[in-house]
Amino acid sequence: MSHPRENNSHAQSHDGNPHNGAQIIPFPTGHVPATEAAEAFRPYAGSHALGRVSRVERGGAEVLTADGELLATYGGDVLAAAATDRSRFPAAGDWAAVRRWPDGRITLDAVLPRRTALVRDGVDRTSHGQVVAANIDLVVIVEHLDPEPDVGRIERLLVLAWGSGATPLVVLTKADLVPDAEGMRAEVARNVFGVDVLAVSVTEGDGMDELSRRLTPEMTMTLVGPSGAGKSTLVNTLAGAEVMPIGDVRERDGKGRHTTTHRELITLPGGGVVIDTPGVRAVGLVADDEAIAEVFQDIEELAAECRFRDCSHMSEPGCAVLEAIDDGELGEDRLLRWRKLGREAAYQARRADARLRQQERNLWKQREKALRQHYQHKGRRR
Ligand SMILES: Nc1nc2c(ncn2[C@@H]2O[C@H](COP(=O)(O)OP(=O)(O)OP(=O)(O)O)[C@@H](O)[C@H]2O)c(=O)[nH]1
Ligand SMILES: [Zn+2]
Repeated sequence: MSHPRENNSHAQSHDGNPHNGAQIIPFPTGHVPATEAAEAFRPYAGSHALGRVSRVERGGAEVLTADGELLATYGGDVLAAAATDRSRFPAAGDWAAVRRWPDGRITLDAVLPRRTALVRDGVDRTSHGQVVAANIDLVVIVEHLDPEPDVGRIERLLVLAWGSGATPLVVLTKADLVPDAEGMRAEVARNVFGVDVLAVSVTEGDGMDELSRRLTPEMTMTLVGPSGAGKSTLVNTLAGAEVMPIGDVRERDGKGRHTTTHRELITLPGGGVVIDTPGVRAVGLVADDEAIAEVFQDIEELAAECRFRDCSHMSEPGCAVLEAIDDGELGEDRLLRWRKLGREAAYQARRADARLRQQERNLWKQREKALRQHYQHKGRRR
């Protein structure tokens, strides 16, 4: 394959090639590549189309382009990069360079730089997490008010969201099922810093305007939260159509009503894009110290006041965290949840480290073996 850089010149971008730089603008509303991705695409502009990955499969991906949706297989460079680093594998929401070959084949040859990435928990042999959604601006954390919201779960999803680089928003659903939705919202908001918390009822429409106001036409969002929280219901309401099968209905799948695979990249009528994939739904926590600090700002601030810099906030004298608990300023349960997340982060980091070291050892063994074979071979020749 000729390298895209070779057949790209300024002269060529005016020769009527359908995929030249000027043609990348008329893209479905809501899909806007970040400057960095647009820049990175430039060398490919003469030979490739700019596209956005709408669904990934084992051997290829569906890619939304200005010419419609294309089914592309992965090019050699993409496969090679993914073999050593799973995070380089295309994900829903990725911007990519796709090429249509004269024989009709379509290849996805480059994943363009990501602005944000939602990473699935658990590291693989290459010690990299799997990206389940890319280039998202907003992570909507969906939690129900009935049954009672689980603050610990919201905190975990906040860590996940901050870790992705996107902005989180907490949406508490089923406000119509509880007597004091506002009181419950305020209680949740007390544990959430720097993030808006909304209470909505999708069935009654309460709070939906407030939610809509926070969504802009350029925004790509994704929804995370427990099963039954109302994620599909929210997406359908925002889309103004049943693009996602809803709880009860889905159970009738056997009858063939909703068996067809749903869309994973949904363009909202007013602009804006929702990414909703099985991968996102299954996403677990990737504990990340920085993201944890973001979510537990109250504890971080107190910890800065402790007498000892390396205070573990367990029993040390002059511990501002323990003092705040005694004063009733900080809930003990919140401190316990913070500790647990910190332990998970440390565990994940150690595990990733161990994998990395093993990988290095294997590499050295391979090199030594190759070297030995080389000299044995030379010895025989002499
Ligand atoms: N009363 C009430 N019911 C709601 C509301 N939002 C969703 N529901 C109901 O809650 C149930 C679950 O909603 P879904 O949208 O399927 O939940 P989900 O989060 O997509 O669930 P999974 O697909 O399992 O992850 C459905 O029966 C909805 O009709 C709401 O605001 N009020
Ligand atoms: Zn302390």
